[in-house]
Amino acid sequence: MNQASLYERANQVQRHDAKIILEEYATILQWRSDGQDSLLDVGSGPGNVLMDFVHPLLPKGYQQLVGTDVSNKMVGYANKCYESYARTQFQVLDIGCDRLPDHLKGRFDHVTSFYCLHWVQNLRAALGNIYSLLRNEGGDCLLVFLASNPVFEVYKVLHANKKWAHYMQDVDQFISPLHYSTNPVEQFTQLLSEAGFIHHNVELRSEVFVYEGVNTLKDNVKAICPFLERIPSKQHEEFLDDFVDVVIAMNLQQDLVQDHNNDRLQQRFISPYKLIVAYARKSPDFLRNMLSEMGIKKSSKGLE
Ligand SMILES: C[S@@+](CC[C@H](N)C(=O)[O-])C[C@H]1O[C@@H](n2cnc3c(N)ncnc32)[C@H](O)[C@@H]1O
Ligand SMILES: CC(C)=CCC/C(C)=C/CC/C(C)=C/C(=O)O
Repeated sequence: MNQASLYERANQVQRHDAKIILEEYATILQWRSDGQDSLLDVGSGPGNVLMDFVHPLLPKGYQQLVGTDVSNKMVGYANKCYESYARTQFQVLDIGCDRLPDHLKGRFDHVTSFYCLHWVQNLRAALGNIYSLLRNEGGDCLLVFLASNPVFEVYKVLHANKKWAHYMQDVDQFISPLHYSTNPVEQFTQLLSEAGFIHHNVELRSEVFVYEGVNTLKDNVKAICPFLERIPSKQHEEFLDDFVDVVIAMNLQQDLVQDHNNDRLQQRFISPYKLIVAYARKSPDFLRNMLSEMGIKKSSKGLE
């Protein structure tokens, strides 16, 4: 997904979830007593979730806010939109990379990420990198991403259709690594522990979003579907129609409802999905060494 402005216009679900979760976690995040926090966001896309919901939580004198994304286009767009913000910038970063750039290592008090990690197949590498981004004196992270979503099943069905198979050969790269997990909480908790996090709390939230009208659904698909940019544009509408047919075949269409804007009947689509909401803290080096020498896993504030 590269089309920043398209995504920015069709990310109601992502914005809704980030807003609610940040309201809950605003006081759990461990803000510095000197108000000089540094925060890095992973997979910021066009930057509006970061700037609308995370930026207002930072203390006025924050040290730096870094939005990152694997997409050059997203980073360019976000830098243009938010160039007037002091101590704020967007950079290209692949969170699943083998070698984290040295200038980012150990520099941040907080790492946040919304709706990105389901795009990253190598969660082990991503969590190792998130751990390394945090300061050695300690820091915390709030990671929100899709464990499962019907969109991934729709991709599988379209991939089996020979009309689209050619464009979707790598379909598995775009399915959340936890989509088929029998216990996503346990699996992600294990990955956090392996990355070095001692205190963590992982929740699986079951949510439902209702798309009012076929155009709303199609706009949301256009904003995130990685296959469309490979398909000739004259076939986009056909692909989207096939997408909607699969959704209907999966019984995700609700009864027709009255559209108050034009008095016509319109379709409604329901999307039941599961979100991982994970909060984890990196302990200061001295404490971690002490605890590991003692073979102790410490509990604090209800965290594991
Ligand atoms: C659905 S958007 C989320 C954007 C924003 N965080 C939000 O909540 O609206 C996912 C973003 O993750 C980015 N992304 C995908 N894989 C990534 C990776 N390996 N490293 C960093 N960003 C990645 C995509 O380019 C995209 O901009
Ligand atoms: C009813 C149905 C299948 C809806 C799917 C809607 C949709 C476009 C979900 C996208 C999920 C996703 C991968 C979001 C993202 O990364 O931002």
